[in-house]
Amino acid sequence: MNDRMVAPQLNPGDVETHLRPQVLDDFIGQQAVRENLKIFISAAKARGEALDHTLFFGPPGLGKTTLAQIVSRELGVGFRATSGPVIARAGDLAALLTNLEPRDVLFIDEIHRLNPAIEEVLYPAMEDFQLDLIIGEGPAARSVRIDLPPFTLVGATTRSGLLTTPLRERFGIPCRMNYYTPQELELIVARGARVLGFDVTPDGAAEVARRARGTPRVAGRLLRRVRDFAAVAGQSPVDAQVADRALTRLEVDQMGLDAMDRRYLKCIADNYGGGPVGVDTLAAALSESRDTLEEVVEPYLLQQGLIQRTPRGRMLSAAGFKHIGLNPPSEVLVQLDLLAQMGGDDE
Ligand SMILES: Nc1ncnc2c1ncn2[C@@H]1O[C@H](COP(=O)(O)OP(=O)(O)OP(=O)(O)O)[C@@H](O)[C@H]1O
Ligand SMILES: [Mg+2]
Repeated sequence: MNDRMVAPQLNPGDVETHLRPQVLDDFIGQQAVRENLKIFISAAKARGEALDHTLFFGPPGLGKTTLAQIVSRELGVGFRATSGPVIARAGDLAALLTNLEPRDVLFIDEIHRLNPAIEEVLYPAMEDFQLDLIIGEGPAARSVRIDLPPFTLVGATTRSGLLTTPLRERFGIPCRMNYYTPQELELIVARGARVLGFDVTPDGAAEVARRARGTPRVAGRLLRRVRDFAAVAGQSPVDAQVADRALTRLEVDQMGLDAMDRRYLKCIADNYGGGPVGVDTLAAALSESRDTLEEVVEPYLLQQGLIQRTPRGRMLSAAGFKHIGLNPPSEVLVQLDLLAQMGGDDE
């Protein structure tokens, strides 16, 4: 009994749940978001009102779902979760909304994938806590208005650019999630190792953190694999050398890029002379979906300055060429120079 309290046995499927911080104070990083939420949550609680609708946006694996759960826990209210593509009919949304208790959190993941007809139903629900439904068909159809309890809609999206303006404007608290710094990830890795019950030196944690693409989910995944390698090799604690060996075998390089990232960079260099090349062309050449490239692969490469977005497509930067062991051709350098003078990015 005591054993279980101190060192909970984890079954593999539970790992994500156990790694999730449960309260705002345990959530590492995203300082601006955290501080703002703290204020808005305590103000809403003091007034006894529902928190304003909140939107978390940013690349996958940065903690949007985790924060949504923390928000409801800090508010002390119920948490209902669904996702954009799952809500097929207005009736599905109505059922969710009418079952909420006052001040509950309704979490809609991938909110950019809501069907437009359902978005229409959501607008008055968010703004006036009212639901306008059409019941019946043809001449017998009539519209009914249902009052809803005040609630908080928490939306999450990796693609805030795909949200319609009316939907985006109905979120009183928009929160942009950024990539984590290596120092923040180091804390997350150290905490993860504690939760998973194994020893990692500060160097070891820093090595995993540095190669985790600024992303807690990646850090957690790398940490579990490093633990496997270390356990099989009988190495404890996990230090930088052990971590490095494991990560190298996983083909995660010094910058945290994996085989897919390098394939992407090489494709632009080898097949398109460094670009510019359109994302659809790249997706076809790499047999990957455009969404994966835009949501998962490119944001980190952009952030690291390995690629650039131009009005005519993606280009490899000088650092991008260097990362895959090539020298940038002089035409590419000229183009990059021009871009820099124009202010570069198209976004
Ligand atoms: N600040 C943090 N501190 C510790 N662990 C974190 C933090 N943020 C996220 N994690 C961990 O990273 C993993 C991914 O987090 P989460 O599922 O919340 O990401 P997400 O942004 O919702 O991703 P997606 O966009 O793919 O849905 C979880 O295991 C979570 O515990
Ligand atoms: Mg999520």
